Amino acid sequence: MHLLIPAAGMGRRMGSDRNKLLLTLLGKPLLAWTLIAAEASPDINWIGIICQPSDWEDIKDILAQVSLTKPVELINGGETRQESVYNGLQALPDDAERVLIHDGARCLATPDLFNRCGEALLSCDGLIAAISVKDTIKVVERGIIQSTPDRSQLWAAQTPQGFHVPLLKQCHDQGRQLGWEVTDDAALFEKCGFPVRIVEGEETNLKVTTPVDLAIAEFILRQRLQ
Ligand SMILES: Nc1ccn([C@@H]2O[C@H](COP(=O)(O)OP(=O)(O)OP(=O)(O)O)[C@@H](O)[C@H]2O)c(=O)n1
Ligand SMILES: C[C@](O)(CO)[C@H](O)COP(=O)(O)O
Repeated sequence: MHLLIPAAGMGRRMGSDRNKLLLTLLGKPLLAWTLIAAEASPDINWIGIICQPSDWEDIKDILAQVSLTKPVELINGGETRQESVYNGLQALPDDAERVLIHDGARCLATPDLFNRCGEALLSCDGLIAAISVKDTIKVVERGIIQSTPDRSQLWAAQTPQGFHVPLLKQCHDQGRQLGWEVTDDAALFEKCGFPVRIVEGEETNLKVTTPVDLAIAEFILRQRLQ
């Protein structure tokens, strides 16, 4: 299974002056933890890291630290996550039939989650890891609640997300032509009318987005490593 890791963001919500994936979490850069989990998943046999050329040197240092046994390619990132994944898809080897896409910022995903997604992708064309939401969610307009959706139908999207490569390429092409702007790949698949299966995600598979997330991630990792 091929794995693409979008890692070309800026981390604006982190308030950092550099890509948040280069920040240290328990002695290793965030991206290193993501790569260690991918390395430990036997289902993954090729890794594409989508990153900005300005981060290449740092990322090569990380690769030297984690010494992966799997082939790795660095791919130029785009201005948005959507554009970065588009670039990643173009850079996949010709024999890539199915691909998992996993945000570098979700550095606590376990090898088991990668395996479960890889396994499920053998029998469907689109899937995402997701967890059912714990909160009561309100739809709000101009500060006033419009509705309270039935929580049993609400799921929080995570990555890995996995797809049949030709279909996902087709969805990205259509999205570019029609100017769709989405925050994940499943949304493109959905908009094109293709089914996307849910694979049970992990509550600890948070996306490190703000400084509080970094503190929570550190707590989870410490517990895990004890
Ligand atoms: N142009 C971009 C933007 C984001 N990403 C990646 O997509 C994932 C999810 O994005 P997010 O958490 O929003 O990361 P940032 O864009 O870095 O954060 P922010 O939105 O706060 O700037 C991250 O692994 C990030 O590196 C990417 O590959 N290319
Ligand atoms: C793909 C994603 O991680 C799913 O939760 C997410 O959508 C990435 O973008 P966001 O804008 O930070 O939500």
